[in-house]
Amino acid sequence: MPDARVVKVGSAVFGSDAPTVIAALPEAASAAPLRAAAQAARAAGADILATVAMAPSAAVWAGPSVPTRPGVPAGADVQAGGDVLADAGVLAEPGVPPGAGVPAEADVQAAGDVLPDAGVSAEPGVPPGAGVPAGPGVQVGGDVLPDADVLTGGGVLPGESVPAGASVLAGAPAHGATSAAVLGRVAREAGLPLMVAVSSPEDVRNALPWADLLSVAAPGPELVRAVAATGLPVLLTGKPGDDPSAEEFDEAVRNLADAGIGEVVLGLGATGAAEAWAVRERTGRPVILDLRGPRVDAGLLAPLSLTAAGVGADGVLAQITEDGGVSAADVPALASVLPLLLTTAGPPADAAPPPNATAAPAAEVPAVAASAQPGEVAPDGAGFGLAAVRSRMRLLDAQIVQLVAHRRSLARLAGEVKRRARVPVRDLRQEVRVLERAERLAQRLDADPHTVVAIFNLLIDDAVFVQRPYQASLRAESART
Ligand SMILES: C=C(O[C@@H]1C=C(C(=O)O)C=C[C@H]1O)C(=O)O
Repeated sequence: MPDARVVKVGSAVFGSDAPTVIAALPEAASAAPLRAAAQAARAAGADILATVAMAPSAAVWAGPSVPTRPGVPAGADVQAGGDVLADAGVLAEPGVPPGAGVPAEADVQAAGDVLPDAGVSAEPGVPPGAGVPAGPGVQVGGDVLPDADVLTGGGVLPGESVPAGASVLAGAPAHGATSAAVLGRVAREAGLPLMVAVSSPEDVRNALPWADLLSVAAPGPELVRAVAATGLPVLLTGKPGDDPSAEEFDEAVRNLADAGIGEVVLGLGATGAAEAWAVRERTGRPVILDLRGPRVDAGLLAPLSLTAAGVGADGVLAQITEDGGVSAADVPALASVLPLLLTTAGPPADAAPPPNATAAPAAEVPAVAASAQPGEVAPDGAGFGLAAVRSRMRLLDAQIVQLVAHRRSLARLAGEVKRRARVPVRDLRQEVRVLERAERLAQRLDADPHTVVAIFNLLIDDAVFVQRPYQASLRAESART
């Protein structure tokens, strides 16, 4: 039986050693900013792209044709809503077998929606290809868009200025399908799987050709059935601002399993971060921290994911800005989320070390190592041969590396906070405090103070190093003002 803790979506794996990073794309009026955001997310190491909602205000695709979700061979004859469609390259309904009967290269329409890879689409009832003459540019709600492949929204004027051979999606009924198609194409182009937020069976149908993962917030039975029929993995969250408890999540997971949805990842908001570990333990499912709301710099995705890992989560979902940079409008919201994560993840920088947190693992393992001689049998009967000692050291080394990575992520956040507060990165007095604290702790825990101070000097160098971009942008901003 597959391990329920591990959910694979494309090349992304929830519940593996590395936290999974989901970048929610912003709502955008055209494909260009979505593409920019997707590329920034990819460059920043995102594993999955996500939609915030199914219907951006308008969406235009002006790029090359990209395949829909793997599993449906492009060019196959497919059947949708009773009609058989040739060369559609997409399957509009789950489980519909390929058929025959529609001439190759026909323009196709399925169940009121439009298939994105079709040559030309039309509103329900309009014969394929009709009324869309050649010409430069298409008009959407007052804007003329040259070279558009796909467009949506009210106010589209079929028949006006549409280039020959362009794929045109028009009319309100196609809105959701178009959103999904544009987002899907952006995701395919970026080479990342796509998670689509769905809140109705119609959303599910629209998302299906493109989605690799569906996200649902406290779904009712009808939506659960529609989602189950897709066979896609699911990210389950509570309603916005209302995180379920570990028990409620457990019950919801069982309900989904009863409906046939086995691959489930759970999403907790930032305020529920402290519950991540409990939810994970209780349900046995991967948990991600869903920080949707404030739009963050794509560069914060990785540090946020490590911070999420620090509270026992398997990943993070954050919404990024259109250009991948920090959105000024979202700074207050971001500032309210980050401290929540930081306070949940560990003590504030200046707090006295908690009696157990840092001391426990460090104190425990040297005690074992000190009593271990090759071949010796420990009092509890466990053998402490060299291999066993090395195996424990290996675990400890992995923890140390994790902690080094975690400290680095916090340093990045410190850099971002300093940039906003317009204070310099380097704080020599704080560095002295950090070194003295480490030295005292080393003495108390019977570690070698010289070694510990040397390590901390390296850690501080690393923290200063990763804050360089923030220092640079602070300088650039100061120069501008
Ligand atoms: C992380 C910070 O930035 C720098 C790095 C420090 C560290 O690694 O402990 C301390 C002071 C700063 O020079 C900070 O200000 O806390």
